[in-house]
Amino acid sequence: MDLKAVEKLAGFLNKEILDLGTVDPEYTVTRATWRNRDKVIVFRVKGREWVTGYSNLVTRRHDIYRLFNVRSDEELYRLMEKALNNPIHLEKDDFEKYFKRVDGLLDVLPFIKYYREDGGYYLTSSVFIACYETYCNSSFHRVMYHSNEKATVRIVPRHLHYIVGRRHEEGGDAPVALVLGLNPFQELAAAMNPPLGVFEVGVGAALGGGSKVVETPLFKIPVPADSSIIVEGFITRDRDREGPFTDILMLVDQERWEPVFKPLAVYVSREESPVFHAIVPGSWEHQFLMGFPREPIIYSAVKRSVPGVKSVRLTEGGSGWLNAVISIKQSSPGEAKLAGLAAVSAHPSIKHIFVVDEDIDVDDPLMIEWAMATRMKGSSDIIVLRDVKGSTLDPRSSEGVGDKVIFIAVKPWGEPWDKYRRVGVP
Ligand SMILES: C/C(=C\C(=O)O)CCOP(=O)(O)O
Ligand SMILES: [Mn+2]
Repeated sequence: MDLKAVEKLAGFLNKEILDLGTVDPEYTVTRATWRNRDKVIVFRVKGREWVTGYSNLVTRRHDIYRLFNVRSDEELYRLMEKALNNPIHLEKDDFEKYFKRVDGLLDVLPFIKYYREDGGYYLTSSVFIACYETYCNSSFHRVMYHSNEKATVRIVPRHLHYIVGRRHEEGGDAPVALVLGLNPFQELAAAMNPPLGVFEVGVGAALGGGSKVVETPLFKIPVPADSSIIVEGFITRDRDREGPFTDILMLVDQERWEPVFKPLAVYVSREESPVFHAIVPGSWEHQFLMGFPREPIIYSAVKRSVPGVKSVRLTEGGSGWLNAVISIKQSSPGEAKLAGLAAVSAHPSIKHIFVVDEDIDVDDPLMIEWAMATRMKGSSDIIVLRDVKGSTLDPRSSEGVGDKVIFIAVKPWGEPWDKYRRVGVP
């Protein structure tokens, strides 16, 4: 993407742009982003002025509704489910037409130090595209700078982890393309985690993110043609320190021994002013980009067994990642528990699920608490699933294995509504 595209999107979302000018790579962007939720922040990092950074493009649910021109959750979830199930065929174009190689490797990239507790300088919107056998994958992975020729990558045990593992088992390093400056539709798709084999770039194209791709010169990896920066390189079998780093929970994610990324070549868009996305860890944008794409996946999983599902929220209180609220219109006994179990398998990182009736506003924490206060019976409505794979970020888990809890806060099946309906103010 380029600055003109960011300005156009900001205008479309009726957002003012706050230009910070040229800033130090430490903390300035973090402060400005947290202090200006409803302004799009743009800036250039001292010494990396050739590229413009931006943050706070999508910070509220209505920004997403506007981006997709929808008026309800159901409309949005159906649109995203349709894109997931019908990825668009990608059209290949000429790499040279869109990108040029530049001198230098990681030293030319805009690494930022977001928080004092972080172990180093990071790229937080880095999407890795990797291919294996007959399929390709696109997913977000943060990158910590070590030197011009070395970085470490946090690779949670999902699709890229699987592909890299196969390559390493075959005795080689894994060829990848690190991509920055994807458009918002391709970013959302890269966070959606469809079944392995479904190429997220095709989903992003179906969401409206454009179907034109170019193949990288060394590894022929398909990358969206409107990206800003591409780094071809290897995820090697070497490991080194990654972290500590502030995560989506606004906790310090522990230091780990993660794979080393070895860059080979950097290519930059021929657009006049390429941009990169500075996703400030823990910010609203981080929650929307990482958490929100899981909502339609939870919604369609619940809908398969509970036709009356109405809304799903990964709540801001759960940092958009660990806590889900699901509202349903019950049509048979036991559905609320089934909805909770369906959510567990749809979003494996989930920790707590609150199932409420369709009269409860999923965006009102007080109403959710009221439903728990008036419709739950602790001895039968709290289901604890012990020692299940969950989020590696959960401090109460051991490397992601922890407890999940389903809270059934619905009117008991068969009992009259009169007993549970909240009285309206006359
Ligand atoms: C490293 C991650 C997020 C962050 O840094 O905020 C992804 C964690 O994925 P889990 O499946 O929750 O372990
Ligand atoms: Mn995938």
